[in-house]
Amino acid sequence: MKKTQFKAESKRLLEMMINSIYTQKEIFLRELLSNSSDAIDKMYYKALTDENLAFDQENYFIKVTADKEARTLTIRDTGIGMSKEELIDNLGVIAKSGSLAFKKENESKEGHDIIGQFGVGFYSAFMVADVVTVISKPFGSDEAYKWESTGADGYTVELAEKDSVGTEIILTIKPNTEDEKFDEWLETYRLKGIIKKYSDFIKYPIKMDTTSKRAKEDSEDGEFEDFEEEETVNSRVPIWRKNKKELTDADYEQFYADKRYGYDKPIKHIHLSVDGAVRYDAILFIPENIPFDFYSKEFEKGLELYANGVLIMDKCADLLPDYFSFVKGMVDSEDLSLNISREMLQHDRQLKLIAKNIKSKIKNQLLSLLKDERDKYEQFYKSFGRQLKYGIYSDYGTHKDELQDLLLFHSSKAKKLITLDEYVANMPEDQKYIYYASGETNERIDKLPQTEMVSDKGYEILYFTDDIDEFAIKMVMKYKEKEFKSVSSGDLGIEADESEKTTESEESDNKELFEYMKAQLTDKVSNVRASKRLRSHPVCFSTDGEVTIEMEKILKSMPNNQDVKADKVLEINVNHAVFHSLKAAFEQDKDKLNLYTALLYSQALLIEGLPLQDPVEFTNDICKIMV
Ligand SMILES: Nc1ncnc2c1ncn2[C@@H]1O[C@H](COP(=O)(O)OP(=O)(O)OP(=O)(O)O)[C@@H](O)[C@H]1O
Repeated sequence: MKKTQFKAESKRLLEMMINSIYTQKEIFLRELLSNSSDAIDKMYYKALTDENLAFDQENYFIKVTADKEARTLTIRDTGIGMSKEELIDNLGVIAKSGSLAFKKENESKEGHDIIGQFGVGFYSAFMVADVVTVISKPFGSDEAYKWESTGADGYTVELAEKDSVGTEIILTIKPNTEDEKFDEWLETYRLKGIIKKYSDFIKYPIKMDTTSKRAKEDSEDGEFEDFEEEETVNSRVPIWRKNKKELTDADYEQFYADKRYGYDKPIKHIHLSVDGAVRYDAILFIPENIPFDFYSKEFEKGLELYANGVLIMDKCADLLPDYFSFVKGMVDSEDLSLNISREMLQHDRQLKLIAKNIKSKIKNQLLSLLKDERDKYEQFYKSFGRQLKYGIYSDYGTHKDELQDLLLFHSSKAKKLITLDEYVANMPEDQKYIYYASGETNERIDKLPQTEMVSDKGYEILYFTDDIDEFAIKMVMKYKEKEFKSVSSGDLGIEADESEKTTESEESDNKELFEYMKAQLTDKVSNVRASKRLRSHPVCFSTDGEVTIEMEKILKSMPNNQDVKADKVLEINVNHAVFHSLKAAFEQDKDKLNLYTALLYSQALLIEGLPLQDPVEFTNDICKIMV
């Protein structure tokens, strides 16, 4: 059966291209400059096979000129140029890329990768221009041609005058409208900004005439005059393509500042040049300080993404996991599958590979910082430790193996931050669990009665002072086969010694007393029992079940909290004088026992930093025992 070819309504297609592909108008300049760079690269390739042609860098450049009066913006290059046929073929056929064809015909040479591939970038000029005029003289010809178009209406081609080989693209900028000021595309500072942003690392000089002020010669009263100067706007050689050995810390810091990644000084940089399944260069920074908007909704994580030195995305979020969202920097790769507007990537294998690779590099860098430069790591941890803990907590603990060795907690024995590995290495043989205590500050935890027994045993306690700590550790569950245990948990998992055996017998002997007290505190505690953990304090809370008191506090403070409660147990120190008073009151004076029970309950609340249900009643109760 005869196949019929699809036809395209080229006028409509062009309109769609111009108005729907790009979200930002400013990229038109990036597209035209990339075309010019490709055209010069083609000369470079030509010179490789043409003995009579020497590729002298000096002769190759791109010049951008804005003429406010004429309302034109001109991009001129000294590249390979286009013949009449090429003008018709490349600019008259949508989605025809001469550059892609060239790339296929020529073996790629390192550092001279052709950028164009879709055959659409040129038309982005119509986003800002009414008329686009192209005057081009191809290499090896004496004739120049002019191609001109007002967009959807088609184009004309005619013979033209041009001295040198290359192409000149003249955009007649649209007049301002009520909604939009097109004047900005004629402002030198704006154009320079766009060049710096997207095309800073085009390897050929992008020149512009800029006006500066200078002191007038022969002027006696310090007068100034304007003068025009030709300036190369782009940096050309990206730092990531330079030899690492020749770069100093100061060079990286300068790059960090130039790129405005942050106003601080980075703690560490990672410079990668990877040549494996996917090729890429990257420079990553671990900042020193938390960016002011880090914990706000406005904060966007991500790395700058370049394809062949041309900026594609300001913040490519897919390159960083959330728990490393503090990392700043850039990635440049030739192997990316770009979408037609170059504003997005096809979510492809290459990007995933790069992201995976970057993730492990960051982790390794942090581990070596922890090992070799502890002070710096602690400084980093102060700023971003929370982020790592959130990383462990999120996604149901999926990333715990990746992150647990990066954690630090203050410890009761070392009195400084230690890792889980250091904790386990220092555990006495008979210790079964990794103990932790939660509280607002280290000082408060130091004084918690619940820590007494664990400390007496000579066991170290990790101090959890961040909201997220306990939640994150619940996800870790075990570290090197050792489970975590809160010093407030009902069962501390410590073998009973002699004093505990007396505690147990006191508990059974005084069953009725504890039952009576429990009845007094219905709805407030789930049990009252003799404490095995207290040494000098008379009373404290412990908890049965998974939810601790600190967790209850945090959950309560959250919006739409679900009123999750810790299963509180009031523990009484049976070796404390107060216990004898309780026993006596139980025998002789129930009112007194009620008063003591209420007071001990309030004391336990205060120790935990929990609010008293009725502070006035509490002070009244104290007065009662004073008089
Ligand atoms: N300044 C120039 N000098 C020489 N040839 C050019 C120039 N600008 C454009 N061309 C030719 O016109 C073709 C079409 O350009 P266009 O920008 O539309 O697409 P592209 O650069 O090939 O691909 P992409 O859409 O990916 O940028 C190019 O492939 C190239 O052959």
